[in-house]
This record gives sequence, C-alpha cells and structure tokens, in this order.
Amino acid sequence: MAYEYASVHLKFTIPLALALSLAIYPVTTRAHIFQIASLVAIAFFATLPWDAYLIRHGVWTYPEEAIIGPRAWGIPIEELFFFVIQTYITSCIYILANKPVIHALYLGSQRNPPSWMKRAKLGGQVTLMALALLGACLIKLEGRGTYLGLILAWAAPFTLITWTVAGRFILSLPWTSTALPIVLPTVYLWLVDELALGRGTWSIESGTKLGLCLFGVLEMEEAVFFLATNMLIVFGLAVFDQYLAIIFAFPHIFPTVTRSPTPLMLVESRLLDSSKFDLGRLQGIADAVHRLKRKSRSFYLANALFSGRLRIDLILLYSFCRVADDLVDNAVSRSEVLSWTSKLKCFLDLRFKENESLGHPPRTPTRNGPRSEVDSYVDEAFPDFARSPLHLLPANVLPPEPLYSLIEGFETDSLFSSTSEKETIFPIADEQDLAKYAHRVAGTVGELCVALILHHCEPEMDQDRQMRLRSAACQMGVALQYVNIARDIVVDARMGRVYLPTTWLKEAGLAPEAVIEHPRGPVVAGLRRHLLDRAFLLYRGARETMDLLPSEARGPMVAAVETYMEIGRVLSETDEFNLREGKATVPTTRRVRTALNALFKG
Ligand SMILES: CC(C)=CCC/C(C)=C/CC/C(C)=C/CC/C(C)=C/[C@@H]1[C@@H](COP(=O)(O)OP(=O)(O)O)[C@]1(C)CC/C=C(\C)CC/C=C(\C)CCC=C(C)C
Repeated sequence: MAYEYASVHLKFTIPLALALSLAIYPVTTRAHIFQIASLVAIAFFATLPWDAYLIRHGVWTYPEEAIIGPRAWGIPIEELFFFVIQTYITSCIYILANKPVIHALYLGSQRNPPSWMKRAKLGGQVTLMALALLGACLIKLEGRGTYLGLILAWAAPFTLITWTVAGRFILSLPWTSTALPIVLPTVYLWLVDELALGRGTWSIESGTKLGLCLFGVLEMEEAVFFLATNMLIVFGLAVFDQYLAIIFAFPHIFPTVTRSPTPLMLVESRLLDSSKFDLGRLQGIADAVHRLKRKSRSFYLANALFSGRLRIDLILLYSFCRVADDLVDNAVSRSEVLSWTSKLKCFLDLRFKENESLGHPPRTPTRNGPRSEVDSYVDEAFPDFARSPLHLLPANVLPPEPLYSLIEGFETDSLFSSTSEKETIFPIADEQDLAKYAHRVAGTVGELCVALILHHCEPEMDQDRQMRLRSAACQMGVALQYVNIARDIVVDARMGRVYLPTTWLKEAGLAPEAVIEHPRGPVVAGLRRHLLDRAFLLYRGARETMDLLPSEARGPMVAAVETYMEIGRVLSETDEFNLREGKATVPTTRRVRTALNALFKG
C-alpha cells in the first residue's frame, strides 16, 4: 500500500506526460522549453507554502500506508511531484493547441481593443477580486468552507495578475488555444482524483469541506482546485506568448532574435508601449497568412510547424512570391508581363539600395517611420493587394540574386504568346530549358528559404555546409516545380501554355499545339510520368542533404517538401486523379499524415 499514491502517477500522470512529450518533441523550440521550465518553477514554489499549510492544518491528509514516506515541509514527495507533472502536462497540451496559432496576429487587440473586450477584461478582474475576497471570508469563518476559501484566496490573486497582464490577448486568442488546454487536463485530473479519493489515497478532512461532490466522490473543492490551477498555468503560458509574439513580430524593435529570446528581451517586450506596435505590419502578416491559406494547402499546413520569426519571414516570402507570380499570371499580354517584371526589378533595386542605408546587417524598416523611396514607389506602381507583400518582404535578410532570378523566370511565362498572335511560341524547347525555367521560378525559392533558415537558426554555419544546403535547396525547388508542372498540364493548356519540353513531345509524336487541344490522354499521361520520374530523381538527390538543416527547421521543412512531393506520388499512382480547380489534389488526411511522418521521421 505504501505505493498507492505513487501508483497514481505511474498509471495516470507519467504515461500521459510521456505521450505528450513524444507529441510535442518535433515542434518544441528552446522558447517552449524556457516557457515550460519557468511555469513548472513558478507553480512549484507558488504551491509549496500553500500545500504545506493545508497539510499542517489537517485539511489534506494522506494515510501513511498510501505514501512512500519521504516528505519535504511535511509534503509527501508524491504531492510535490504532482505540482510538477500537472504543470508539465497542461503546458504540453497548451503548446499543441497553440502550434497552429500565429500569436502576432492577436497583438492588435493591445492597441485598439473592442469594447466587449474591455468589458470582459474588467469583468474578469472584478470576478477574480470578488473570489479572492470570498476566499478570505471563508477562511476567517473557519467553517466547512475553509478548504474552498484557501483555494480561492491563493489562486484568485495569481490569476488576477496574469489576467490583468494578458487578459485582452487571452480573450482575442481562439478558444481552442486557451479554453481547450484548460478543460482537457482539468477533466482528466478530475477523473484521476475521483479514483484516488475513492480508494482513499488521499482525503479531505470533514469540517473543512462543503461536503458537495461534482460527481461520484469528487469533492467540489478538488474540482475547483484543478480548474483554478490549470487556468493559472494556461494564463501564465499566454503571458509568455504575448511577449514572445511582440519580439517575433517587430524586427524594427527586436532586430536580432536568438533561437530563444532572452529574459531581458521578455522584460523589454513587457515594458514596450503598445503605441510602438507597427499595426501595418501586423495587418500585413495577417494578409500574408490569409494568402498562404487560400493559395497553398501544402505550405499552409507546413507553416504551422515552424515557429518564431522564421515562420513569419517564410510566410512573408511566400506572400511576395505568390503576388509576383499572380501579377504575371494575370497579365493579358507579353508587354503587361514585362511591365510587371520591370516594376518588380525596380522594387528590388530600390529595396536593396535601401538596405545599404539600414546598417549592417540591415535592420528591418518600419511602416511607422517616415515613408521611404521604396514605400512611395510601391504605393505608386503596384495595385493595393500587392503593396503589403512587397513592403514586408524580409529583404534585409535575403540575398538579392535569387529574387532577381525569380522575376526573370516569370518572364518566361510571357513567352507563351497570347492567342492573338498567329504563330504560337513554346519557349520550353528541350529539357535544358525546362531545368532553367524551374531553377528560376522554384530553385531560387529553395535558396531563399535556406537563407531565412540560416539567418534565424544558424548564422554561424560553416560555408561548406551552407553551400551544400543552397545547392540541394535549389535542386529540391526544381523537383517541386516539376511536380507542379506535371499536376497542372490541363490547367496550363487552358492558358495556352505547355511546359513539357518540345523535344519530349516530338519523340512521342506530339506537337505542343496538340497538347493544348487535348491535354489528357495516354500519351500526355506517359509524358507526365516521365516528368515525375525526373522530379523524384532530383528529390532523392537533394533529400538527404536536408539532414544538414538546423534541427528546429529540419522537421518542418521536410514536412513542407514531403507534403508537396505527395502531389507527385498521387499523380504517379493513377492517371485519373480528383481535381480541385483543375489541379490534382491530395486528400487532407493524407497530407496531414505525410507531414506528421516527415516531422517524426525527420
Ligand atoms: C512553410 C512555408 C510557408 C514555406 C514557403 C515556401 C515558399 C516561399 C514558397 C513560395 C512558392 C511560390 C509561390 C513561388 C513562386 C513560383 C511558384 C508558383 C513556384 C511553385 C510553387 C508552388 O507554390 P504554391 O503551392 O503556392 O502553388 P500551387 O498550389 O502548387 O499552385 C512551386 C512548386 C515551387 C515551390 C518551391 C519551393 C517552396 C522551394 C522548395 C525548396 C525548399 C523548401 C528548400 C528545401 C531545403 C533543402 C536543403 C533541400
């Protein structure tokens, strides 16, 4: 019987903690570790005196035969371990629930909170103050409300502090990020408590409790205790996330963010007046996230696996690439395409010239400051939807060459002459042209992704490893582009475009015009399979080098690549694939399974 309490941990808390550790491991960052460690320490030392008081005053009792024996400040070691493992379990659930969330998107409520939010925050503060007072009164009465009073008088003030600091942020977060990580562990621990109370592992002395049960033999006070403590943990984590969000969102305030922001940065973030927030940047990030979600299921899913400022910069890079590609794709003539690519090059010229005036390394310009030459040019030369993606391109941490090459690659698309001309031009004459095009529009994107990863995760990486990563990233980009082309043969044909090399078509007895007319059929399917074979050959050649990526970016980037290559696997499995807007698509469940496999297998 001496291990009765310990067996509660062995059966119910430790297995869950291990399972959650496995679940969060691939997406755990140093910031997460810092958050969990801080919360465990705070929970331990905040609970210790309170717990010792309850035991010393006979509110909580443990049959000697139910505990191993050693105590600290009169508290059984199993109880001390409970403080730690409950905080850890709830923190892991919070991290999982918040992984998809970009906390920067919820900072706006700090500046201009809606009236309901102000009322709700005030209501919460008043309620918590009332509960603290109620707790004090119950303690003073020394009656059956003593235990409840001790819980309220202890938990309510701490909750009031976190609610005052982060109430609006907590209220603006999705309920799945706050309420769920409170409710799930609370209900689980209610059930564990119900079992333990029923078996007499621990008990609440009569005379100090109301004698009401939530269900079974679960005392009402115990139910309130677990709810209150899990609220404290989640609110405490949300406070951290609020300050981390400020650090990650505003490079003009925090130019360099190490793998895990320092405690000093957290203090600076806390002391920062919300009037310094660049609301235009926050709106631009939200705009970029919306664009990513709308335009790319693969990369939208993968983006949730990244963290911190790297995640934001990858989304901003995607947004720029997407808008630039759309400007060209939506052009109705070659001259219009060339007009857009010329303006994009001019934007890059001005932006990289501005870099020279922003120090070394160039700091991120802010939209709060005076309008720069680049700002004025962008607002004058580009339509409204394209301005924010250009303003927010993280060009201060990107190499210029791949960006210029990307824009030149878009010019290739305009070589497919518009239908008004008699003779139709198909610029992808042979496989060399195809490789060159793919390198320009996609290989460059791989290089840019690696540049962001190196900047944010391992700026000190040796040159040889950097070169290998850049080369592999370029090759992987080409592989993804080949999959893209293989998937979009029908869609491209409708636009008068054939990216299959003309030499391939001739060997199959086809002309590009025939593909425009009949983009389906066995011959084209055969050429699609040939292109996919090339894609997977390039993919296999680059995939191993991804192991050289910094650990915090490796899993998420592998997931991004694998979920995209899964499109190619679906195409390879059958010639009849379900189309979404004319494009072959991967079922969401398969996409998620692919991402998780990539994440856990790395
Ligand atoms: C997680 C995250 C947000 C990543 C962002 C990656 C990124 C910046 C993508 C930009 C894609 C883009 C719009 C480029 C413009 C040209 C273009 C359309 C390229 C084709 C992409 C398809 O994008 P999308 O999914 O939006 O369009 P469809 O739904 O397919 O119509 C391409 C297929 C090319 C994409 C190429 C890459 C993302 C580079 C791949 C290489 C790496 C990620 C580096 C891997 C690292 C090593 C070391 C191998």
